[in-house]
Amino acid sequence: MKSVAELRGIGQGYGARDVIVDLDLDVRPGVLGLLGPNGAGKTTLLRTLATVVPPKRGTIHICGIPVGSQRAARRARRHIGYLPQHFGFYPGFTVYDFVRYCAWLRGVPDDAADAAAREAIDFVNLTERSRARLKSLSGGMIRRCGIASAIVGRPPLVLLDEPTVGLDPAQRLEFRSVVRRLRDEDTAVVLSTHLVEDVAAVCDDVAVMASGRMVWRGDPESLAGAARPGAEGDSPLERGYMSLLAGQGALA
Ligand SMILES: Nc1ncnc2c1ncn2[C@@H]1O[C@H](COP(=O)(O)OP(=O)(O)OP(=O)(O)O)[C@@H](O)[C@H]1O
Repeated sequence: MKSVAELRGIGQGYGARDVIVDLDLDVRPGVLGLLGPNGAGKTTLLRTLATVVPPKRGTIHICGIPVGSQRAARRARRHIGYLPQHFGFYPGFTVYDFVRYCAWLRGVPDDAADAAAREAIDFVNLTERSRARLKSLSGGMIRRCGIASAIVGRPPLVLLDEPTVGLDPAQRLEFRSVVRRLRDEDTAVVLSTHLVEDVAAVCDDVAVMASGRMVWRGDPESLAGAARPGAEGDSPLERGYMSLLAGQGALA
């Protein structure tokens, strides 16, 4: 299957400090879970994939577009929906205003933006609250609104940075159903998370980062199969993940 995003030899960092080293990644339709301990570089990788910051080294292709200039990055962004971990919003905006505004930012044509915003709001089951101001919504609803803003205009690549943080169990289930529906529509979703249960519930594929490197890639069953005898963890997947990190010396 063709890659929606292709990263080769990516180096990224802040000032003189390198936090991603020689990283290759192919993202295809389906849900890719990005796991890794704190500081592994997951957010930095998603920001790089989202073309928010150009890499220090290496090449990025998004839907076949080589992202080598600001102009190319602007073109590529039309194909990318990105929900940062802490996303900014205007509390006085309504759900509709916010999602419509994000459609405009993504370059959805004016004559299609209204329908696109309504469709995205509907997709996350916020239709009845579309006239509500963001400041009046619960944390779970704000997050759903964030997802609507990421999928408006239906970009083929959707990047979600720790989207389940702070959600209660019911909200988490709702979130998973949204991600499954995106998968059913052949969207490529990259989901950064600390929660191995999120991976077990919705991911087809897992990538594990440690210290800025991609140290493992495979399906959830193979990750569970990587568990070593006596490994810590409450599920086979968690034991596989912990074994992998221990093997990398990535556990504190
Ligand atoms: N704006 C920044 N300036 C300087 N260093 C940064 C900046 N953002 C991140 N870092 C550093 O880069 C490294 C990777 O951080 P990043 O946030 O990408 O990791 P992460 O895997 O997403 O971590 P977490 O799971 O805690 O969110 C960390 O050591 C972090 O301190």
